[in-house]
Amino acid sequence: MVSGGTTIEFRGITKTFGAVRAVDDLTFSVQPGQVTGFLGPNGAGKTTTLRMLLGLVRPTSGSATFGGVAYAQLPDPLRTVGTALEASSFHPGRSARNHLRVYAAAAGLPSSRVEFVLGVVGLLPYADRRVGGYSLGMRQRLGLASALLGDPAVLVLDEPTNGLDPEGIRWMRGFLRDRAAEGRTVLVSSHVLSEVQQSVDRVVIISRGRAVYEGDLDGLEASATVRADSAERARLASAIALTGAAVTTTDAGVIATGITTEEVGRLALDAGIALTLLTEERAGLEDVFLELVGGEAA
Ligand SMILES: Nc1ncnc2c1ncn2[C@@H]1O[C@H](COP(=O)(O)OP(=O)(O)OP(=O)(O)O)[C@@H](O)[C@H]1O
Repeated sequence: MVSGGTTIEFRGITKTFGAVRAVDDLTFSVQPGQVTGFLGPNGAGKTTTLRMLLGLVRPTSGSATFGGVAYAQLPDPLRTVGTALEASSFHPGRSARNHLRVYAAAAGLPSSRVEFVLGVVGLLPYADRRVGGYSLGMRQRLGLASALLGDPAVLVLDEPTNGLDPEGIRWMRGFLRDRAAEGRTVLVSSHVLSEVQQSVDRVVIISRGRAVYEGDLDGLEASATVRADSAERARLASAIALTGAAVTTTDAGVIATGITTEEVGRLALDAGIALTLLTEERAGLEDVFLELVGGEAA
């Protein structure tokens, strides 16, 4: 169990590259003991945000901190934050064990940590093979092993499920959940909601550098569409609109978002409107996600 726990805070963080606002005034926090998904289509600004968090890119304005401390000011960064930003940057001619021993020695960590993290990611049987012969999934695991070397309270992983097969994604799900259960703060980016949806407790969704949703996946599903109809269609539409839900009136009835079927049923009852139709259009989570990011995802 990780003691204490460290919260990541982004406050108004912004990055412009010339005329491009890659990251635009993002404010959110990432809590210990949970897996937080950081989602958005390619080019939305995820990598730039994570690079600012890790002190690799200087923000134009705003801040990103670990327990209130910027990465560059952390007294012992490797023991605070484990990162896996790139899976392919390992020397193909060296083994996993050899890589990890070099990192451990450089960080002043005992070689027993190497054996421990190899075990955590399931690479012990392959630890002496050349990384050049590893599958993508094995290289991802090696990246995770190196992130865990310093036993950090925080893990920041950029697209860890990218390119993995279903078995690899399933393994990653268990890995992320286990690290959160140990009390770690786990922030994981992805451009594919379905690859992380069973791993995450919360999501922050960005599009064109701006946050478009922050919360749990149930809340995301609540933004699915309700279709309802009545002989008094116009009155039904205004009653729904009064709740603040978005309403469109069509020939086939009233379509509303931001409201549940239960709520529509109750308000119709309260207003004495007899419904002839009440149904939820079960847009999949991925559809809601695509709608939020403006259909930009691959
Ligand atoms: N060094 C840079 N110079 C100029 N523009 C940049 C630079 N880095 C990123 N950008 C631009 O900023 C925007 C956000 O890019 P970023 O890589 O952060 O997105 P992303 O969500 O991580 O996408 P991907 O998943 O493709 O990496 C893009 O429009 C990108 O072209």
